[in-house]
Amino acid sequence: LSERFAITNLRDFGMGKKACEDKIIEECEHLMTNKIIDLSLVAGEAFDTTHAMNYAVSNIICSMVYGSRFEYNDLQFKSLVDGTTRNTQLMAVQHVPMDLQMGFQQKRKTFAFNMKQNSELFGRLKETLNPQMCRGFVDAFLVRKQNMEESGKTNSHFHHENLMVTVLNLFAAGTDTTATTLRWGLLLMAKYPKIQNQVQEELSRMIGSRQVQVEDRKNLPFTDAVIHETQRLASIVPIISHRTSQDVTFQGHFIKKGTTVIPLLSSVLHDESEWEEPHSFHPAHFLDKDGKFFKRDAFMPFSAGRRVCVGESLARMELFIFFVSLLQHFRFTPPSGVSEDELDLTPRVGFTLNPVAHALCAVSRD
Ligand code: HEM
Repeated sequence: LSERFAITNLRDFGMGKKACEDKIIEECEHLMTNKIIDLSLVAGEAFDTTHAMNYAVSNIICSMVYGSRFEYNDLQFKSLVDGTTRNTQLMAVQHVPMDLQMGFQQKRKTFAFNMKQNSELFGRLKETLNPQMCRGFVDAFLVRKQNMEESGKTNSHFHHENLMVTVLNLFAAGTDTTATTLRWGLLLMAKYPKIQNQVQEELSRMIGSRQVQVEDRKNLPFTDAVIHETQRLASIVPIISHRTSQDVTFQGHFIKKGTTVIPLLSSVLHDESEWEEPHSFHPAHFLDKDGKFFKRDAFMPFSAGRRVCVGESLARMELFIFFVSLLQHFRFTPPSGVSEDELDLTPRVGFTLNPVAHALCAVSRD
């Protein structure tokens, strides 16, 4: 129930809608003047793209969940975001027995810390709650909870633990995924400067230096193809886990109700019978002979069917606006002394597939 509540309410708070686009655009302005990127511009120093991307993307979830964004130097915000990222990384540690104990301990610690921070934030929102004007998802949940209590309904799903779990899940599902995809995008641009040239040529020709909007996507087929190809090649959520809700026979195999099934999304995204260049970065996968964008059935980084990612339209909007804005204003290059060939595309194993630690330079185009 609370998941259905989360989905309908996030839609009400702008998921996939204009209000959300405005939030992403507002966040872009903050990102463009971010100190981390500034440093690269002033001193020509390379920077790790993790913080800039995580903070910007996480703020979109904050706007929807709490109703407001945070400054990038806000300590509470930084620890919330860094804790969530750390936990996603630690999920992979569980597969290595020696690290198991340490991984669990650290995970428990960061979880407890994140829960405490969230409890404080919920408390502050509760004090200033106005049922006529919900600022975000937490407000909507608290109002619903109050209404249930007032009408004497028992056995309700609207209790503190459920709010906590839903909010933590939204952060976990909505931050690392989008931020990691953006980091792959920038890394691929630095590695393949000719493709970056083509993106920037298209952006200069079609939108110049004005703020990009989702509306512009249809006029930017090459850029759109680059974003899709980034998602395909990076395949950041390689496996998912489902359980059959009834007995099924699939391709001649009988699968009993209640069986855990682990579909490999990466086997589809890198399928040699579906893609012309399955293991290379090849934006032409998504372009027809006239250079028009076309979608491919085997493109399913968000999964498919009834359990498809609920954040898909939000994520697609974020990827497009953040990526285009960054490429409009900056050129991404390897650090000085590092060649494009040396930029490593081997993924680091985790719950999501991240690029290995790396730094890039951002050179202003303005
Ligand atoms: C590039 C970004 C993203 C990718 C690649 C991605 C991918 C996925 C995938 C593969 C699943 C599993 C679907 C399945 O079980 O079949 C999923 C589930 C989910 N995603 Fe995303 N996601 C992204 C961004 C987001 C964002 C921004 C949100 C924010 C609200 C979000 C919220 C969720 C939730 C709540 C679920 C669980 C749905 C369920 O279990 O029914 N995701 N996502």
